[in-house]
Amino acid sequence: MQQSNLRIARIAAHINPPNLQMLEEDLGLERVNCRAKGASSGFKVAILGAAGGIGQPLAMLMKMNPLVSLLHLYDVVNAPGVTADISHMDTSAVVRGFLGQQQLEDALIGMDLVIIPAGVPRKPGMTRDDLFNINAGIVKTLCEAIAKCCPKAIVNIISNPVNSTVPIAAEVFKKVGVFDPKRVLGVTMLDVVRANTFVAEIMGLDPREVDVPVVGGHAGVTILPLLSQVKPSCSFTQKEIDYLTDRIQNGGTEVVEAKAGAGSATLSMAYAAVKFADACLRALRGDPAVVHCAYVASEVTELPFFASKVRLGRNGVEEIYPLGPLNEYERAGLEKAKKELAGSIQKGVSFVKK
Ligand SMILES: NC(=O)c1ccc[n+]([C@@H]2O[C@H](COP(=O)([O-])OP(=O)(O)OC[C@H]3O[C@@H](n4cnc5c(N)ncnc54)[C@H](O)[C@@H]3O)[C@@H](O)[C@H]2O)c1
Ligand SMILES: O=C(O)C[C@H](O)C(=O)O
Repeated sequence: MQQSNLRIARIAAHINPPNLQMLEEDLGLERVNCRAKGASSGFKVAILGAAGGIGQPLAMLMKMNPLVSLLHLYDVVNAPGVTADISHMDTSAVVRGFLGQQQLEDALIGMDLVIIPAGVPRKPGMTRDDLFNINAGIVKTLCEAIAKCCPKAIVNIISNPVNSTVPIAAEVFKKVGVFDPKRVLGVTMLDVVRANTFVAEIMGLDPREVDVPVVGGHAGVTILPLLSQVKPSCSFTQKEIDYLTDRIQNGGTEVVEAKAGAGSATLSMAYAAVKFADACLRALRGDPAVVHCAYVASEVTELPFFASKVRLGRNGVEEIYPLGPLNEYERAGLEKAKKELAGSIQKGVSFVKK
């Protein structure tokens, strides 16, 4: 095979597996074949929306994760370029790219974990709910394919509005009889990451040592930091509580405004998504005591979905922890959060049931 054809074949190989097989046949390379099968032990992870602002750094960080043996990068644009780029990193995960709806099912078959950052981000002046009209349909389509191709995969949903997209995913899975509430998780890790950072800043602590439970959901008042339960134990003035609560609830808007029309949080989100995905993979491996906040089907309140601390295990969410003792300020915050969340959940459910 001529050098230029070989180069083209290599690029094509990153786009879909049949071409990779052609490359193997043309070259007769055992080695290519081995890698293509994801020979190293580990988990198979797909990122849907992998060419986006979150998708690209997320893909890069997942390629660096030693628990990942096979990384599938799917998008409706630019997947081959991102895949070719990331595949040159000398880490063990094999990377394959998938472009467009016709390759979605190939991207999903056999996956252990599917991470979804597909969809449009906010611009200044918008709420996350303003994204519903576009992102609801995207998440629905992607989840229909997950239900068909890898119904046992753990699904991490990042696309906004998370308060509604998680109920959408659940309804899609219910419709075809494959809903497992343990396996569908809305990613609220960025709220926790922000809360840890902001608390550490004002208390003069190392953020890596701070743990703030953030419960409820992922939009405005539904983001409820439980500052009375911060570890290590901290005592805040009322002024500090007001400042921290407001900043944590509006952290996303802070970034949207600073980016001035160029999107929302991408780098801190990729960091948070990888922190959460890594926790899911460690739990799948059997590590004990993997506990994080996530927005899941829940009985912690009267609402069908709620974010709180959950213990992750081999099947996804193994245990959902109660909220613990709340002070009066937090109880008032909880009531506000529940009121808004109820509407967002209903909106998601109705979208699929209509
Ligand atoms: N959960 C959170 O904490 C959190 C944090 C930040 C952003 N977000 C949300 O994540 C989403 C993505 O943000 P971004 O900044 O990466 O946006 P982006 O526009 O940079 O990237 C989105 C990507 O999704 C792709 N896409 C669109 N339709 C698709 C489809 N049908 N299938 C597959 N891919 C598709 C686009 O081509 C694009 O590459 C937004 O909805 C945003 O609000 C959530
Ligand atoms: O704020 C946004 O729109 C994106 C994301 O939900 C965030 O919290 O940064």
